[in-house]
Amino acid sequence: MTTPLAELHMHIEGSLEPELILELAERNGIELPYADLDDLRSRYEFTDLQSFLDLYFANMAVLRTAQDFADMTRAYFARAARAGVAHAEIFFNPQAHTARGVPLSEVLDGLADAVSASEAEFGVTSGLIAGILRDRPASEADALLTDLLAVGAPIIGIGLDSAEVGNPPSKFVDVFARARAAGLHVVAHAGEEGPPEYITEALDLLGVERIDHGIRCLEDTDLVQRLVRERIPLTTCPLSNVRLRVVDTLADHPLRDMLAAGLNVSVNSDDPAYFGGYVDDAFAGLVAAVGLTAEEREVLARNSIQASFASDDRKAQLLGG
Ligand SMILES: Nc1ncnc2[nH]cnc12
Ligand SMILES: [Zn+2]
Repeated sequence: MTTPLAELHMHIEGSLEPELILELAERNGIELPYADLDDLRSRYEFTDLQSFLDLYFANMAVLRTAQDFADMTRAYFARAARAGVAHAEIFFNPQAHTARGVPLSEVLDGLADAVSASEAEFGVTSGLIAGILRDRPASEADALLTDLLAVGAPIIGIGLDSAEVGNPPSKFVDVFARARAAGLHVVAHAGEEGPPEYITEALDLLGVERIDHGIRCLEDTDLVQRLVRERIPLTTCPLSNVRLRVVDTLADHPLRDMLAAGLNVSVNSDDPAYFGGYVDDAFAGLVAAVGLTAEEREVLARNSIQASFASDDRKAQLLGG
């Protein structure tokens, strides 16, 4: 019996497939700077995180109404369910939408509509995590959290993402403290392109419960020992690491070494529409490239469920206990 997966690290705007981008552009009467689908697809070559973020934010222009957000999210759930995902914790970037004039209520209503029905429609339990854009001022993050709390946003936590280098976790101490005090879960991207010190800062200054990516922890043996000792979950994204050139190829990805070192890793898709696939594609790639075994897949699946913010009952159900 294979254990189902929890997907803990995916950005819903990164699940916007090229076909849906064009469909939503048509529906909303938006002119895109692409001649056709092939032209759009030809842009999916990235040299680093920023080159991806430029396209990721540009394509969000097609998201205008609650219906757009709901359609995008339902498409993800349908595909994730086929990938073996039974629980999903989904990042979204409120600032990327409000900055374009899309009301926060449209974003939240659309996402909440899909999330509230995900178990009944797709058998996938789910929750939303508001991702703070770390390259924007801390004051903007503070204002966002105030707004989210004021409207009783249907979120389970906050995260920290976007351009990492030069935007350390220390910039966001206050907003994370307020989120924790409000009973929200807290996670942060750290050690993707940024140095191992950012992982330590995220743990010590922000009090995060999981580290998103965290792959650069391998450059610091003391940090690896700490992460193992404290069983800190690292939500790794192998296909993303290859496409954003954090590692050269999937065969070079240190996932198996991380597992062997006793790190609490899981496999996630990050931005599946941009990085060549969903979580089942990532596992298939790892089997082909590094010979990931069925036993290792099982450990990764169990890690993902244990590291999730699902209820204890749901975790027990998914773990087959
Ligand atoms: N891989 C990634 N790193 C940082 N921010 C992101 N936003 C979407 N994908 C991201
Ligand atoms: Zn991410």
